[in-house]
Amino acid sequence: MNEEHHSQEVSQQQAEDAVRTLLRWAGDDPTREGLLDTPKRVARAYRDWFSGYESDPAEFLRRTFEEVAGYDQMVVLRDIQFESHCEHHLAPIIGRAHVGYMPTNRVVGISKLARVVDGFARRLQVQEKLTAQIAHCIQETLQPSGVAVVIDASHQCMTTRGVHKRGVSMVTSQMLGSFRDDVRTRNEFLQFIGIHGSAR
Ligand SMILES: Nc1nc2c(ncn2[C@@H]2O[C@H](COP(=O)(O)OP(=O)(O)OP(=O)(O)O)[C@@H](O)[C@H]2O)c(=O)[nH]1
Ligand SMILES: [Zn+2]
Repeated sequence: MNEEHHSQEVSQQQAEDAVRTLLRWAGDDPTREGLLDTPKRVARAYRDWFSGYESDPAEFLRRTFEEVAGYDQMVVLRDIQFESHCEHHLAPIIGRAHVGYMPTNRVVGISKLARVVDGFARRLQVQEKLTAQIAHCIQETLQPSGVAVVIDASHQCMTTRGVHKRGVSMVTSQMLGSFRDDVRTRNEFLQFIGIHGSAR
């Protein structure tokens, strides 16, 4: 559990009461039969959606493989589907992350990159912060010569409300080390994930 975790200060009863308040605010009656168990379900759903507060994503990267320690070429995991929630509206952010790194001597099990994505996605987020957090976590823990993270996601706060623009997706990237400094490395990564890089 990390310092961002505050839920121990809120009881289950208080959380459920808050949901009942919002149901009344929305114009419904929380005492009608169909809504009786809703506060409990919502509290459980929050535990799932925001389970990232219970995890320290760096821990997923602690176990590295010696057998492949000599491998120093790019490793890319692309199309990592994730669900997150925007910190402005609590609306879902649904998208895909592409993560690459250039190992020096620490190589991790490939599923761990997806666990890192989920560890940060299952919190209240803005996409830029999510992108940066994933990249910096991998950089600091594995100390590779570079890390690249590209996220392509749709924000339900702008598809289902507000400006109501469906089909819009937001693309963010965080390039560190060799992916930032070396255009060939960056382009190779972008090619792997199906985005064409530039000549400069
Ligand atoms: N940069 C960035 N903006 C986001 C993200 N998620 C939501 N937003 C935006 O955050 C902004 C919040 O703007 P506000 O004007 O405070 O909120 P609002 O009145 O609900 O804005 P509208 O969505 O335009 O109705 C909106 O423009 C959202 O589209 C994100 O991950 N990154
Ligand atoms: Zn939003």
